[in-house]
Amino acid sequence: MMFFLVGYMGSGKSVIGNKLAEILKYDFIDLDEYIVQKEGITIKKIFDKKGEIYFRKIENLYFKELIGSKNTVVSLGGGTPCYGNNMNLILESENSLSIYLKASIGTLVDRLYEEKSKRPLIAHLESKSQLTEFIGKHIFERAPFYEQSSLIIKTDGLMVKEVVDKLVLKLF
Ligand SMILES: Nc1ncnc2c1ncn2[C@@H]1O[C@H](COP(=O)(O)OP(=O)(O)O)[C@@H](O)[C@H]1O
Ligand SMILES: O=C(O)C1=C[C@@H](OP(=O)(O)O)[C@@H](O)[C@H](O)C1
Ligand SMILES: [Mg+2]
Repeated sequence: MMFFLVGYMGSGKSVIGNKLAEILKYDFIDLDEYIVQKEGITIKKIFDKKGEIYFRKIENLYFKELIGSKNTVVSLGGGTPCYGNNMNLILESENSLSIYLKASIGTLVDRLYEEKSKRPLIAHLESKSQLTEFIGKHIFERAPFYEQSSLIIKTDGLMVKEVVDKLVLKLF
């Protein structure tokens, strides 16, 4: 079985995916970390040196390498389901479940403000109000992809452990 964690930057895909894998005794792969390992360069540097289109191309290639793995939790990047045919590949892949970690714009801004420098798409935004405006527009474009997921978990007001518990309860 494979679980794909989907959602906007800051929704908790990386941290929740890791914990879910631990509980299930599954392998854990964070697609961004996988890309960094394979390319030997940070995500920020890939964007800076090669641009977003190049990133989307390799993101799609590495994502396809992971499909079909056994007993694995994969935390995707926030943009992964929104480019190419990635979301369809998840939905069509056998023995797989997509999980959308949903959070309000306010929650995402609070979680991302301190760590936006790691994320090239938002690193340049200076104030919380700029971040709020950007995320509002961006989520409007992306939500139709995220919403196709098999399971939707609302994470507002929940601590990491509470999100994991809620997810495990929904799964079993
Ligand atoms: N439910 C939560 N409550 C509080 N902080 C959270 C929660 N989920 C994630 N975080 C924090 O938000 C930040 C972004 O989480 P991360 O897992 O990297 O998100 P993503 O991979 O979706 O971008 C991290 O600092 C993480 O610890
Ligand atoms: O939303 C996006 O397009 C991106 C999200 C990031 O992953 P996280 O969602 O784990 O931050 C990373 O893949 C890259 O910076 C682009
Ligand atoms: Mg992540």
